[in-house]
Amino acid sequence: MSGRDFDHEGDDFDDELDEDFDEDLGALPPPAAPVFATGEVPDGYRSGFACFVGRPNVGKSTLTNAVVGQKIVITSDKPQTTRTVVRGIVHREDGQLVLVDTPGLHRPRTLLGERLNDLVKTTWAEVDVVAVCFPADEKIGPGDTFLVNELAKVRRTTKIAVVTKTDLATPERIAEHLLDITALGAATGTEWAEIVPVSSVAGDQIDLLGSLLVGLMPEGPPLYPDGDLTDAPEEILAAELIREAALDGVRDELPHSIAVVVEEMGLREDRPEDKPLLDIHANLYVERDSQKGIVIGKKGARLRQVGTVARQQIEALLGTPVYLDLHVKVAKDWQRDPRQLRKLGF
Ligand SMILES: Nc1nc2c(ncn2[C@@H]2O[C@H](COP(=O)(O)OP(=O)(O)OP(=O)(O)O)[C@@H](O)[C@H]2O)c(=O)[nH]1
Repeated sequence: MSGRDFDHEGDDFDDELDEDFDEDLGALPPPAAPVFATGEVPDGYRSGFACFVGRPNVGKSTLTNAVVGQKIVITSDKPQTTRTVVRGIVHREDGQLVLVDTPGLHRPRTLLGERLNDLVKTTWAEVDVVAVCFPADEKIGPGDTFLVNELAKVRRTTKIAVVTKTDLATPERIAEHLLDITALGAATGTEWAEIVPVSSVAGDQIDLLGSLLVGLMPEGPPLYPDGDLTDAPEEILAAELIREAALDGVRDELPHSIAVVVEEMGLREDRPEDKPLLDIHANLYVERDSQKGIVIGKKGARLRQVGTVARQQIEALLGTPVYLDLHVKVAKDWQRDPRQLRKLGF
């Protein structure tokens, strides 16, 4: 099978994977060496961290991609798909903006849910700006109020409101939405430093948002070398792209049950320099045998499709031909088991 196969064996998740994953997902990365030598940083240069938050599906990942200008965070039309903190880095003449992508805050039902919420709050307290996204095609609801109330408790962080998906709403509706957001701010004791309407799909006001965010950062030298778009390890990016491909078109209850771990990734030896090949061995974990069948599909057709799509996406991102070896495994009830959560990177 060209570059992709699947496990027929139905082997359960076992104790093979004993290495500890980093549990401290909420911590921000240590600053890398500045790109400017001392004294060369332009006057007034600003740098810092921001994150987009909001209910599931409001367009946070798409907005991160748009502001960074390259696809680095997964997007999906299914809610609650963003799990890993992946950072996009915006380089501008006047400053550098590091975008931290967090999972959505939600009422926790499982241990995974609680961990995700803790991760979200840790991130809010550590960044310079939190940008709350409110999609223009939906009214403010209880979920928004819950989130903004929680955010209001994180006092020191600057808050801005972003109206997303303005291409889906009339100017009248957007105006009404802006008033509702102002009222929500007043009701929760939140002072919006800015309220910015944008459309990631139409590219409207994306540049303005980038420059407003940079303007809200503290003065300081760049935190990352010029040209870096993200500091997420390539393994995490590859795993996210595989997860995104696997989620495309599956039943609504599946998204919560899929995790992807890249076990091994490296350039194949003995290849001519002008014809590199990147080998990626990844496991896709589901919670039950029945889900395994769904992911694999009839005679493996669905998994092959997932492999093809994911491989093309990874090749586009990393610029290297990829051999993707993808296996599906069952990790029984992994969302409720602390040990398995750790193994899967949560
Ligand atoms: N029309 C339109 N659709 C958008 C825009 N931004 C995002 N979308 C769509 O909205 C859906 C959700 O976008 P995401 O970026 O995955 O949303 P998210 O908030 O990161 O979602 P979670 O990861 O579930 O929290 C996708 O189908 C996007 O294509 C926009 O500006 N206009």
